[in-house]
Amino acid sequence: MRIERVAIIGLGLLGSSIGLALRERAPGIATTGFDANPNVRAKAEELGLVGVVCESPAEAVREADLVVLCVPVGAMSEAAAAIAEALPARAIVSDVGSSKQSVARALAEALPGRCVIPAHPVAGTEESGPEAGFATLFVGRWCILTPPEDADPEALEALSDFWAGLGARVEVMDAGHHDLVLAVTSHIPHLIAFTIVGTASDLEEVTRSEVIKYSAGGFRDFTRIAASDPVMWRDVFLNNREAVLEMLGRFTEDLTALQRAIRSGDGETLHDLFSRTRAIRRQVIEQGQDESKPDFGRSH
Ligand SMILES: NC(=O)c1ccc[n+]([C@@H]2O[C@H](COP(=O)([O-])OP(=O)(O)OC[C@H]3O[C@@H](n4cnc5c(N)ncnc54)[C@H](O)[C@@H]3O)[C@@H](O)[C@H]2O)c1
Ligand SMILES: O=C(O)C(=O)C[C@]1(C(=O)O)C=C[C@@H](O)C=C1
Repeated sequence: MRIERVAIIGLGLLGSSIGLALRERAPGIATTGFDANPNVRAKAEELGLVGVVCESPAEAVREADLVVLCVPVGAMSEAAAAIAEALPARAIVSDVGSSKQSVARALAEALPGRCVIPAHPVAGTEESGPEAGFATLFVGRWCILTPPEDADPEALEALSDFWAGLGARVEVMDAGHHDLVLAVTSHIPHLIAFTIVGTASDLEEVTRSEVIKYSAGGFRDFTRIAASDPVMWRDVFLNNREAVLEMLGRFTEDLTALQRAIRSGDGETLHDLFSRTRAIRRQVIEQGQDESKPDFGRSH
């Protein structure tokens, strides 16, 4: 199965990055795109994010071999329903949503009997919109595919090759497992960043200008994450609710233990934990997991 025509629905950070990466790395693949926001469509046209910017989702997918839904996870169902009638019988439908179980359910429901293989490129930034995309976003990053048990092996291979062609390292995983892993490695870190930045800005004894002025080091990193798109993250937490609550329970217990250690002056507990976490950071660096984070991989 060869993928020669790709339709991208949603031309924000992820959709535009796929368009640009295809333009650069696979110029033989014809691309079409659609976004519900007319201003985004106009910008996509201006930036040449896809070969043809279409005026309807149906027009975009009519000849596609692969459709990639790049909309917030809460909009997947609506986006899938909007392509159902025009979708060619042979087409693979995939997505880039940050949570997978609820998206898999929504796509299967909106597109019964069609070839649906959900995916999640674990690559992004705190920015959003069509101007935020860049062609190297996926290089060296993982793309996790969560195919249903009865997925067509040829379609799975074609989708896997597609992501490898964009520079990603591809892994296949069960959707439920994906949601638990990403809850702890991505979703809760974002929740912590949203919380700490919110807490700091709500403090009565510290002025907002002081928070901004003295936001060095660690807090500054948190502000980057906390600047992420509100719609995207609202939808992630509403759609990965169970896994996030499960991991949040464990996190809260660990935080309480640390609180106790600080209160009782238990330096050993603090030192042990900080030593373990320092070792994990070293492993992350050794495995090259950090290289294409924004400060490294981006030209802007
Ligand atoms: N931003 C990240 O770091 C990141 C990383 C990996 C995956 N994701 C996932 O990728 C998806 C897109 O995120 P993004 O960062 O590109 O967001 P974005 O806000 O930059 O782009 C989303 C686009 O989808 C459009 N849209 C919304 N509903 C639509 C619909 N029904 N039909 C057509 N277009 C519609 C919006 O107008 C917007 O332009 C989300 O599901 C998100 O969870 C994001
Ligand atoms: O680097 C960032 O800014 C990101 O938040 C990217 C990040 C992540 O948590 O790593 C965010 C959400 C995704 O679904 C995938 C990647």
